[in-house]
Amino acid sequence: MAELAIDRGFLPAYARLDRRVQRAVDAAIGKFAQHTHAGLHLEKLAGARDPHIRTIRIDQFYRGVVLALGEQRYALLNVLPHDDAIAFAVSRRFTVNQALGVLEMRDQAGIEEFAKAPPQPATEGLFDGVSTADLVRLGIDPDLVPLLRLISTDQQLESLGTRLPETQLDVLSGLASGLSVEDVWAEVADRIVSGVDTDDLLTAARRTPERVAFVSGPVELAAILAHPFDVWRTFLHPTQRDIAYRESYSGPALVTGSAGTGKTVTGLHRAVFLAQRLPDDGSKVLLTTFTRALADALSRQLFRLTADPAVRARIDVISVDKLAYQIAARGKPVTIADDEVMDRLWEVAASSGPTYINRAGRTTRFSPTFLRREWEQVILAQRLTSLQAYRDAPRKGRGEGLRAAQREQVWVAIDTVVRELAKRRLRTHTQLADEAAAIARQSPPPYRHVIVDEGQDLHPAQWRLLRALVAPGPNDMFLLADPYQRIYDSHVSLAQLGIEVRGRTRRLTVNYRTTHEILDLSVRVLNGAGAVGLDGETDTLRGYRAITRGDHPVLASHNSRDGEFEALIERVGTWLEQGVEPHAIGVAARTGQLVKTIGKTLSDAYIPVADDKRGVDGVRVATMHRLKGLEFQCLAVVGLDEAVLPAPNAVASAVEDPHAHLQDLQRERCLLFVALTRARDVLYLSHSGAPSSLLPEHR
Ligand SMILES: Nc1ncnc2c1ncn2[C@@H]1O[C@H](COP(=O)(O)OP(=O)(O)OP(=O)(O)O)[C@@H](O)[C@H]1O
Repeated sequence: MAELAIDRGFLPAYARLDRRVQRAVDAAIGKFAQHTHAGLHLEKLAGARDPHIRTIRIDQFYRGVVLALGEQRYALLNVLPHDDAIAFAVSRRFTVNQALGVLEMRDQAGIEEFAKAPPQPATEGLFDGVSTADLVRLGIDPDLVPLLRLISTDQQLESLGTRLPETQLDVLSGLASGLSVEDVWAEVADRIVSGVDTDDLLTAARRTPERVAFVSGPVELAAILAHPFDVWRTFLHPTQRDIAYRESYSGPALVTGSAGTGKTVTGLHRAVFLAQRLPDDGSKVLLTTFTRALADALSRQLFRLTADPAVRARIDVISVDKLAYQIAARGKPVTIADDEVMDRLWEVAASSGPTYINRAGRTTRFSPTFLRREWEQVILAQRLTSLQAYRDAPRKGRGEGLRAAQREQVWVAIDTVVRELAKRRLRTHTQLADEAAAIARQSPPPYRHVIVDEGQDLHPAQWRLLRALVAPGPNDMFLLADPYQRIYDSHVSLAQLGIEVRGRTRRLTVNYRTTHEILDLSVRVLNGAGAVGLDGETDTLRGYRAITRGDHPVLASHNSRDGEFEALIERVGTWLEQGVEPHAIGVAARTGQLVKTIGKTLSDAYIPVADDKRGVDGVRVATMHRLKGLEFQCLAVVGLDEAVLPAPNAVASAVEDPHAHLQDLQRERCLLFVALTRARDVLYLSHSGAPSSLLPEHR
């Protein structure tokens, strides 16, 4: 097959076509493959901004747009109805970035139009702090600089940005979002090329895997076209590619990046890359994540990324809890204590437990939540098995100190719960992970590589288990985590668990999921607070940015829950009428009780609601916790009332423990952040009565 290239923009265009036109496109591509493109009437266009652009006939109505790269190589750019194809073809111009040597597409006609009615000069330009020399050093085309000097708002950049080459827009949005020239330089420095030949499109195309994919055979081509919506399979951001396809990391590597930056995508590519290199001797990659639902989602994505059964067979995709269960149970059934049972046990322990005098001078008891967290975050986290060990143990991150006598009382209260669990032959997932880790340490490590997604919420016992499953060495562990999405209570220092990532941490900053407007609101929920990462360093959201624009999120205020739910039914109904698939719609609320009521309310209104247990497809209604890791085209987050969020029972009293209080509030903020960043295109928020204090001032 003649070598053919596919431009990133071709896939969504192909995806939009009906099957009949797709078949005609396949046939046209087939002719290319047989070296018969002469017969396809590659047409040059009068008035084209780029002499290398051609169009080809697909059928009576459609034309393909093609770029002649040189040396008889062609890249498929777009396929559109005839007039649109011509308009597209004459307006675009391909250039080679003078700093990075990559192939870039600009909407030249659009830029000319923008230049005809440029923004009025303002007192402060968006790029005043960046010299022309620096802009050019970062790969901005010199002819664009005068226009950029007129830009003073994000909106103006957005308006011009859609017409600019993507790489350059990436640099400019990084600068506009607060990154310094040096920060942006650090992001692009590895890719700077010397001696760029700006006339050589073919070499430039080969340097641009994020936008041009060369396919050498019909199988590869068919595999790409089979999933045209999944652009991430073929086209990675250069940073994602660099991270996922690095030959070797000398030890555990940590990839951070906030919501939607492609951590999962990067982890999937890494899993396939590593699995492809494993010998056929039973060596395996473990790809694990927080919950079963997320592991199922990973499996589905992995399935789309590689069709090779041998590669798939070398990757085990399994949730951490299930993994722990399999190892610890060793084939015998183990009963896990569910939340209801545990809540009851902690309540009993707290109500009959020790009293103490709090800061306000009142006699009080340790709350069920306090005891549970003390058990999980101090005792299980450090594997403390005696009162003596607990008495001497540090209680990092646990707020108020405990005197020795109090520790003894707390230990006794917790011990009643542990004994009761043992008596009833019940165990928690964390206990199971601890047992599994102990077992795993005694056996030869079963995996060659371990990849962990959603790592921010794993408990130290789970990390100990994962550490024991792979021998320390190059490429042993590849970890993906976002400290801003930590919604459970684990505070982990990887180094203390024998997982040393220093010198091997990378950060992703471009959000591919969410629009600029949704991201802006979501980030404001975090209120500027920093978050400490798994490596013990304070993470930053600097440079975190979205690449698409959309409508502003809607915040609807209601006086009553009934009114709020009526509006929700109408909103979801409208999305369905607009053709959004039910499974692409999510509805989230803070509490299980609200979720139950919403599910029933929507069902009563004849809206299909997903039910995994019964295998029913539909709109997903779930708690904010359950939405972790998922995404929806349209998302409603409702019940955002003052009395519901932050959840009163999830936040320690400020009087009793100010440190825990602040920590709990931050966790609730992160929870709302996780929920809001699940939205791809449309976000709808509502509350009844007074709004939640966590909602930022609505702009
Ligand atoms: N290079 C890419 N090209 C196109 N789409 C991408 C790319 N990388 C990621 N995406 C898309 O962006 C969305 C977010 O990606 P992903 O789920 O991997 O991010 P994440 O960092 O794991 O998110 P979160 O932490 O919020 O769960 C997905 O829809 C994914 O397909």
